Amino acid sequence: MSRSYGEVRALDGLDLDVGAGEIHGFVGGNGAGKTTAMRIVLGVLSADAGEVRWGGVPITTEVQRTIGYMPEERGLYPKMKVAEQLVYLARMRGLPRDRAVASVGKWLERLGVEARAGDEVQKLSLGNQQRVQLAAALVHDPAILVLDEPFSGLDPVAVDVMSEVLRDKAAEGVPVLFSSHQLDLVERLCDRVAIIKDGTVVAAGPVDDLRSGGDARLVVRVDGAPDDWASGVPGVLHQDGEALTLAPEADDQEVLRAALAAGPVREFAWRRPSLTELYRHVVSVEDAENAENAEKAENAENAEEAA
Ligand SMILES: Nc1ncnc2c1ncn2[C@@H]1O[C@H](COP(=O)(O)OP(=O)(O)OP(=O)(O)O)[C@@H](O)[C@H]1O
Repeated sequence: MSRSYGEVRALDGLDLDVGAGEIHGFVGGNGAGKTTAMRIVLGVLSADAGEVRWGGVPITTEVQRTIGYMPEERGLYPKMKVAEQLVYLARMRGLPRDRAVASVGKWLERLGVEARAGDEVQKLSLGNQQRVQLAAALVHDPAILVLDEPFSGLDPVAVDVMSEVLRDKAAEGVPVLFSSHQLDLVERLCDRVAIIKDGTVVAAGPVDDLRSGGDARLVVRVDGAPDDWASGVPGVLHQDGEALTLAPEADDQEVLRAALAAGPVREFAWRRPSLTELYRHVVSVEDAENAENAEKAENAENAEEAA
């Protein structure tokens, strides 16, 4: 799908699939287009081109209204009491009063904020407000979850609670799409991830597949060896502390022999790049390609002018 705000092209042919029961991470720099894409899924913003499909057919407004959504700007009424507000939201999405009250009680307890049920939202800490915001996305038992940076500002315990809730919802078959800048968390939690840049997906797939597609590095820890012990070892292209980048044809056993000659080897292991390393790589390669294309275009223009 595509979407511009005036001159700004926020989404540029973005294509994304989230399967039933899948936790899908949505990753990209500030301004990459994540919130715009989520708002289009929700139906609060329209796309200039493209469409959102649910179960293979264009999504209806009725389905969009039932999506469990956690907006980035958060959307609770500060002066309304926590439980009252959640019951109100659940009823707006069609739950009868008794079921709404029971569901609100269940989620407040699960999210560890039941003691704040009678407090005004504005009196809660930001992290607790966020737990309530998640409860607001869940109280009506939605068939789809779309969460815009649900983990930002949460303490480690709240991160664990939130992660567990998302896993449970996915296990029930709910597709879960969430954006985050916490890539270690995305790596741990997600089945699949899409990295977007300038409104386009630049890498997507199961986290393990993406990681195994990146260049593996050899981690070698040698006690007491000089920092540059690996320089000059055949096949070693680059040394970054304990991490070595090897040429494809390099023999790692030769590296091991060189390491043993430098001192006692305490660790020797191949390591796949983390999602964070992969992200940096994907984004910087994109930048380099864009710069190269811009340079080519400028050279072509100059050549044309000179002719
Ligand atoms: N209402 C708006 N009016 C004009 N431009 C907008 C509007 N909303 C977003 N944009 C622009 O669209 C682009 C995508 O923004 P968006 O908020 O979707 O990014 P994001 O990936 O969610 O970023 P962040 O990680 O910072 O939340 C940016 O260039 C942004 O400045």
